Amino acid sequence: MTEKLKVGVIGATGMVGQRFIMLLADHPWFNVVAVAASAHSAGKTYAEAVNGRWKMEGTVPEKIKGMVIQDASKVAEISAQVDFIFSAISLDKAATRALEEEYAKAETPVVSNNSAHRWTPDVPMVVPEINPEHTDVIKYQRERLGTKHGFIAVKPNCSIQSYTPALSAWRQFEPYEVIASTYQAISGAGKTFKDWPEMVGNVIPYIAGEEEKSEQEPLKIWGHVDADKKAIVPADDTVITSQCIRVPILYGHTATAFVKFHKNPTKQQLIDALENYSGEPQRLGLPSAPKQFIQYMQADDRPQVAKDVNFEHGMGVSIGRLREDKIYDWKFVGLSHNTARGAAGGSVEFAELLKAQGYLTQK
Ligand SMILES: NC(=O)C1=CN([C@@H]2O[C@H](COP(=O)(O)OP(=O)(O)OC[C@H]3O[C@@H](n4cnc5c(N)ncnc54)[C@H](OP(=O)(O)O)[C@@H]3O)[C@@H](O)[C@H]2O)C=CC1
Ligand SMILES: N[C@@H](CC(=O)OP(=O)(O)O)C(=O)O
Repeated sequence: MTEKLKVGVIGATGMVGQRFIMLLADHPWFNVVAVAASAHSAGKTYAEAVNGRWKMEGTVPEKIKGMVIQDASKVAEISAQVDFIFSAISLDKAATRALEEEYAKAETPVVSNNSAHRWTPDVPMVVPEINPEHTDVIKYQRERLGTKHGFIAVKPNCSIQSYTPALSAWRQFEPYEVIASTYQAISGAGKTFKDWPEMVGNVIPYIAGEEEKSEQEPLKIWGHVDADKKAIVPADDTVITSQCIRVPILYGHTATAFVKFHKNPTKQQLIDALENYSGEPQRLGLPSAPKQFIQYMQADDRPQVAKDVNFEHGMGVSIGRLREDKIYDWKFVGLSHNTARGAAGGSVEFAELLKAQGYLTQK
């Protein structure tokens, strides 16, 4: 058996960082050898640093408890210990972009959960089932950064994962106009009900920056690598408008969507396209890949957050209530797990794809 890749998690103490720690505790390909956070946490053991703010079901994995948190800004020191890093830091965008680029330039590949580099044209933003070929752009990014191994790769925003997989399965029917409204869990803001009591019995009709991401990120995912521009060129054949709402749910982003198609699919064609949609992760048998990426639920009252959010360990997407609309062609409801598929789980599956494609190797 080949040796596991040595991985560091920066931002390891936050909500997404904790999810990384849980997902990587027994990972067959990756071994956590470094955990890092702000200077404030540096020097504490992981158990001390998350004491009183551990948000996962289950306890801190034994092998991580005693690891000493490092200062994420010590790029050379951390780079010397790892083959690549997962980034779950929460800094302002310019600082995040700079820090992630510093790691890449130190020849440490970065698989990031952060939005800072999503619109850097030569950074692939990937849902492994949908656009695995976008990693082709990494060669251009390495050229720009002057690196041999180092690069940055990102996963998209969590809320788009409740409707973008369905629209991707239906690209053959040429969707061109979409309304997508999202109903987003509080863990998306890194919170629980304990630290955000105002959300109990409440709905907040604003999530900063979210609507722009919901409307634009799917277009980059449906784009293509342009060899002349050395960049990913977003698709321009679909327009999406959205409203994003915070709702009193802990895990699970729901979306309602309305779609117009150039072609005229039947309901059965749409359902078949969802159920048969499968990609590179399934073909390659990646460890985190769901067997079934998208399930279609026939019952009128599904998908429900309480019953369906953990479909395929939170890596599958549930779609239901597909019906004809009198203004648009079709409408449906989608559900995905915002910290599994939508955050750390999506990043881990993407790293598995990058390893299978030969982009992540031992240093
Ligand atoms: N929560 C979610 O579902 C999703 C989150 N994201 C994104 O993932 C990232 C992390 O989110 P989340 O886990 O919720 O955030 P948290 O606020 O829970 O955690 C932030 C992490 O960043 C670290 N950090 C803060 N300041 C610095 C610094 N100056 N230098 C180094 N590390 C620092 C914190 O360390 P310390 O403990 O020392 O302060 C902590 O580990 C964000 O970019 C977020 O937008 C993306 C998709 C979904
Ligand atoms: N904004 C999302 C979570 C998030 O952090 O998204 P992004 O990865 O685009 O920063 C939410 O609050 O539910």
